[in-house]
Amino acid sequence: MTNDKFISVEAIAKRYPAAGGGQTTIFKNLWLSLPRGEFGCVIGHSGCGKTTVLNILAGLDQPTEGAVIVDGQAIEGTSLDRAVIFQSHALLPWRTVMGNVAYAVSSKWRGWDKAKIRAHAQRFIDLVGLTGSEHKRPSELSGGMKQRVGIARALSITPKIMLMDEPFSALDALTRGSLQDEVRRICLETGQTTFMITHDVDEAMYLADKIYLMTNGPGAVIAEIVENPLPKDRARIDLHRHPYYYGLRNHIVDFLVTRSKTFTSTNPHHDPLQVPVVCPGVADVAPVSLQANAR
Ligand SMILES: Nc1ncnc2c1ncn2[C@@H]1O[C@H](COP(=O)(O)OP(=O)(O)OP(=O)(O)O)[C@@H](O)[C@H]1O
Repeated sequence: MTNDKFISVEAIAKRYPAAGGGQTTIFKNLWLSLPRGEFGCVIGHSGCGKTTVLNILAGLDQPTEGAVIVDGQAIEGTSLDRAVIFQSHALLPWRTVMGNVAYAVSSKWRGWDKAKIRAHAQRFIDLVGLTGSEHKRPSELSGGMKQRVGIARALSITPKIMLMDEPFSALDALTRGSLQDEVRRICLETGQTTFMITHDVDEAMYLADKIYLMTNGPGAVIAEIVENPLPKDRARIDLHRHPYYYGLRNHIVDFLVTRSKTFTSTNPHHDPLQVPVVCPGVADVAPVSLQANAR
């Protein structure tokens, strides 16, 4: 396994029986890879199969064809190596914040004593900014706090990969922004390999190193891989001031608004194994202004 293929999705397809007989192909011949420590994000319209891809990565669903390899091993079912954060936090309502996180920790390290489990859980509760709320039950928490518990729980098992299915979409804008900041900080600090799906262009631009553009279904494919040209130390609040911002954003929005529908018919020779890698925005900015902005 090469380091640039820590996650390797290889020729997966998902088909379901169609109402009138035959089969509906949701997506097909889908290849993508993500290096260790990077943040990948699939963006595409509703119904193209994003959640299905994520569920396959989680081992909650199986592809009709193809395979997914993580750290050199083919995925077969769920594993504590892969943590999933869903849109709804799915916490155990009768357990406290500490209880929810500690339960995940004890599932992974069955031989640990109570004190070790609590100390480990506490580290991750602190990491997501919930220090002082350890004793609270989910009914006493805001939506944002519940999602923080979900993130602490996912990270506490030190998964090889963290999978996020539109994790912030149910939150108000302010909470969503601060949680995006937390997730970005944590991923950079811990080197966590993360794979997320979203509809939100700004979220993808802020969080992801690579953005996989998925065409509309049925028969969806990955059309392009966008290498995020924004600097690693980007901040959410001044993202729009960066000289690459509008070129990058316009490229993704153009894809979603027009090209995602027509891509398959207008690119009959598209090779799913040689998906174009693009770095939008960079070429639009003159070197002089780039240097001026770099200061
Ligand atoms: N069990 C099933 N039987 C038949 N079709 C299904 C089944 N599960 C999902 N699908 C179809 O597969 C397609 C992809 O679903 P999926 O939830 O992966 O899409 P998505 O891109 O995540 O959508 P959204 O953004 O709305 O969540 C949809 O058209 C859905 O109707």
